[in-house]
Amino acid sequence: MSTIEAIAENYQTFNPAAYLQNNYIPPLADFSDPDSVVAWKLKCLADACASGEIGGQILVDIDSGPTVYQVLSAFELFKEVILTDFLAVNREELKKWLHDEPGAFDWGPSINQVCSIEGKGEPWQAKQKRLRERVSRVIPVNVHQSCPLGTELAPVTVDALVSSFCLEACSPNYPAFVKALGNITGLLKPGGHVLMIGALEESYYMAGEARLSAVSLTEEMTRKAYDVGYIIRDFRSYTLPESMTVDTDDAKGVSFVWAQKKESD
Ligand SMILES: Nc1ncnc2c1ncn2[C@@H]1O[C@@H](CSCCNC[C@@H]2Cc3ccc([N+](=O)[O-])cc3CN2)[C@@H](O)[C@H]1O
Repeated sequence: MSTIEAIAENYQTFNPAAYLQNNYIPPLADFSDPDSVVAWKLKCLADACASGEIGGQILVDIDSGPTVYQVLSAFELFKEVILTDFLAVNREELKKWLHDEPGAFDWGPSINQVCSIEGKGEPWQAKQKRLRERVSRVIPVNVHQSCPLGTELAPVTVDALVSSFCLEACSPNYPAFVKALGNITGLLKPGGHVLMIGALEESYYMAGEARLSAVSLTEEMTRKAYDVGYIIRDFRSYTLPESMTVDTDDAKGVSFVWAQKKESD
């Protein structure tokens, strides 16, 4: 079995509920703490989206996992939002939230935080309703395929991609990480934008019984992956303070990249 196949096999025990509890409730998502890492991620995304340079017809979130926080600013700028994940359990978790079904994760605190950052004074429930209406599809994705979405969108290319904690969490090594970035880049129009959040120096993380390996990336390795085909518009990094370290992963920090696909090489 190839390493990519072995990773896919290991993901069969991924537990979305455990993953959400590990990463999207306090302390990591404690918005009363100005050092909260989730607040930092939301601010990075909101700042890029406030530039006025990102927008268009279709936004694809590459490997949403069971989370929607990553599109809370970007979705406003597109007519259609497509969420994706490799695992059916995560796609089902997303649909549960989209349909406001019992047991769905409460993204209210994160949505409220984004409303505060964006400063438009609207109730978070209004933004939540708009996001639920803007998502057109929740579909499978495999970043190790040359066409990560299969024929779902082909030959249409999209205006922007968001991706959060995906590529490093499912690539066996750095070359595979770079190749996966190349695969998703094929979905993007020239001049299109990528907003990507990644773990820094993480070698594993837990999601219930599942212990998943990650390719450990430094800031330099993360930047270098965009050398071919992109202009980096913004790069930020966050070092996890003691108060934010958890026993469900060994990440040392988080990176944020806003990159724009070159019009032509
Ligand atoms: N072949 C594949 N193609 C696409 N996606 C695939 C594939 N295989 C698995 N997947 C997909 O990959 C998975 C990604 S889940 C995200 C894992 N991220 C690790 C975790 C997250 C986290 C969160 C918050 C903070 N923080 O400090 O605030 C730190 C960290 C660091 N650790 C899962 O969605 C699976 O479905």
